[in-house]
Amino acid sequence: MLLGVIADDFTGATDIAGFLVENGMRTIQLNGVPKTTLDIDADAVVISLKSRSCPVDEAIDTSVSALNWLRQQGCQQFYFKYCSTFDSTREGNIGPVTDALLNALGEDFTIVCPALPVNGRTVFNGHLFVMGELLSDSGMRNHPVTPMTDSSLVRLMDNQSSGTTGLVNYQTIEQGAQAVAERFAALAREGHRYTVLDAFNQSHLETLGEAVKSLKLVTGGSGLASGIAKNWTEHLSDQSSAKQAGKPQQAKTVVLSGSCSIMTNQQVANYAQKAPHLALDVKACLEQQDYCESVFQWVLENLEADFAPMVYATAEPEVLKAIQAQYGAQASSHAVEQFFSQLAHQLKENGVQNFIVAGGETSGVVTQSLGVKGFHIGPQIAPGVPWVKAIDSKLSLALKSGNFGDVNFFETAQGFYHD
Ligand SMILES: Nc1ncnc2c1ncn2[C@@H]1O[C@H](COP(=O)(O)OP(=O)(O)O)[C@@H](O)[C@H]1O
Ligand SMILES: O=C(O)[C@@H](O)C(=O)COP(=O)(O)O
Repeated sequence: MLLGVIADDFTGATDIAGFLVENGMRTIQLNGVPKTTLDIDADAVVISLKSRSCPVDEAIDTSVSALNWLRQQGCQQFYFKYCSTFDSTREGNIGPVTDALLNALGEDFTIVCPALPVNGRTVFNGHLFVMGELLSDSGMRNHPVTPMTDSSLVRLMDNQSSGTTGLVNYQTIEQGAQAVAERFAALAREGHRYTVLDAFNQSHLETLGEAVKSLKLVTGGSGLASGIAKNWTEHLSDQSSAKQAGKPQQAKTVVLSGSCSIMTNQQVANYAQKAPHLALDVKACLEQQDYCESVFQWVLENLEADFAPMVYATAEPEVLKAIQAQYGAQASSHAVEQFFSQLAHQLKENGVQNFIVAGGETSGVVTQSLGVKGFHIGPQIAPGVPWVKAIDSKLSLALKSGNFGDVNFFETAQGFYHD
């Protein structure tokens, strides 16, 4: 095993796993830290945690136990994967987890690299942009759990970590990997514990991948994965098999959408023009015991349509606000998550094999209720969203981050099936 990745949520984990496979690394994703050592034949292992917005101590504990497990498997480099929009609060969890991982490894320097230019996340002079807008001007400023109101990565990291943060700007990066490595050494000598990396195109990420070769720990979004994978090329065996193991089969499929992002709203509206669709009644989720059973029956009746039936909680901001005002934000989102968890389980028991899921938290609860322990990674439907196939059953899942994919995503995903 060459590379061990600790991802702070489920869609983030499949995101980076997809890029590793795309770049020739045979990759396995495990849901949570395994209780024992496993006999894994892969170049990289990604452990998905639900540590993005849990209490800081819990995030540190699960991340360090993931690190310890990966070390026991013989991993040589470690990658702490967080969101390309740096989703975190002043308390964490990115800073405290980075500190804990550095301490556990006995290291004193690492990088902060959320850039993912292929999905419009760029870093310029240490400021994070989302589709050309400063992070603090983007939709992320209204995120219900981790609102991002500052775009300076240096300041964000300084505020939530124990050390200080430097910057490697794009002028240095454009001088090549050697110049970047020299800048790391200079920043470490000045006493910095982390450095933010500029990157606004793929060429920057390739240079950075080479420059971080000798760092035991790297941290960032999934963008850097392609550059890092290239460092291992000479150690990789059968690269052609990398994507085969995770291909989805033609089978009964359902689309479950629990994200309210701008992009998911567009995807749901588009797909509803072609496929059977049912909008979730949040009041019924909260108050009606047999509601899930009636939606389950509706899905069964629509499984033979040309496009898979879609059940969605996805709502425009005003509608969501009204629901939250009436029932409470926590109670309503919890009820929606429980609903999807129960529905997914019932559908699996009744022969549905392929699940296309929109939303990070939603993907987490659905994956857990399906009882999947880990995944083989298949082909990418859109940048950062691969098909994944359970290692211990026939289930295939597409776990879509709220913001990812284009407007045709749900339809495109079903075009990947083979017999
Ligand atoms: N109509 C709705 N009313 C209340 N909560 C909702 C509704 N639709 C979705 N939610 C909740 O919003 C949250 C969306 O988060 P998530 O699934 O992570 O999506 P994203 O990836 O866009 O952040 C989930 O907890 C979900 O249950
Ligand atoms: O880095 C990213 O943007 C994604 O991999 C990711 O972490 C998405 O999180 P959600 O938007 O909560 O699905």
